[in-house]
Amino acid sequence: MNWQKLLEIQGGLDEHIIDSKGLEGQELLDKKILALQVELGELANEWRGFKFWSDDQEAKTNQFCLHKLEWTNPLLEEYVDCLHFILSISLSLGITHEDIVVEDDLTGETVTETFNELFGYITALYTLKEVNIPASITFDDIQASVNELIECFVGLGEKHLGFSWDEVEKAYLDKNKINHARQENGY
Ligand SMILES: O=c1ccn([C@H]2C[C@H](O)[C@@H](COP(=O)(O)O)O2)c(=O)[nH]1
Repeated sequence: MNWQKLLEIQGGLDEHIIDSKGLEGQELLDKKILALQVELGELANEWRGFKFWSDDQEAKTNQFCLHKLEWTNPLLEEYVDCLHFILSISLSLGITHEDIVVEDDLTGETVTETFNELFGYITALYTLKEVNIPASITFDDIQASVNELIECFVGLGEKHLGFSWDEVEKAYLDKNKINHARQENGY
């Protein structure tokens, strides 16, 4: 996992978005945290395995996209959208590649449990950031919270959704290019 490369590439996209939308100096962290919650919900929706009321609980991993006229993997696409926001949030919090340590398996036993835990880790990070007495929060607390989120997220992808990290990085780079192009084309 090349966190240094991913953070650099993410930083380039974030700067491009800030430049093209004229957002210099604006506090965007709250919106990025909400965006991550939304993308995680979209990922769960493509996974479908929690829809006990439906006959279709198969993950959407192979769908013909009429817009792109090609076969796509909606599950992987949502996963790398989440990865974009995790990296972007990390950068906003001053996290560098040296702070990211993926060593523990923080995934739950089931996919449902793991999604619920991830929402919890995102909320924990938000709560930490919003704490009334900022002096009581250290960078170590933020670093630990980001690492828990990343460890659980990586485990979700590799252990529960069956992605190799190579395919995740490749899909991330593809989507990153699309995100740059969207800014050029007035998204
Ligand atoms: O500061 C930002 C804002 C957005 N995105 C990316 C993450 C997702 O890949 C994509 C979300 O686009 P929608 O398709 O949800 O609009 O934008 C970033 O990387 N950084």
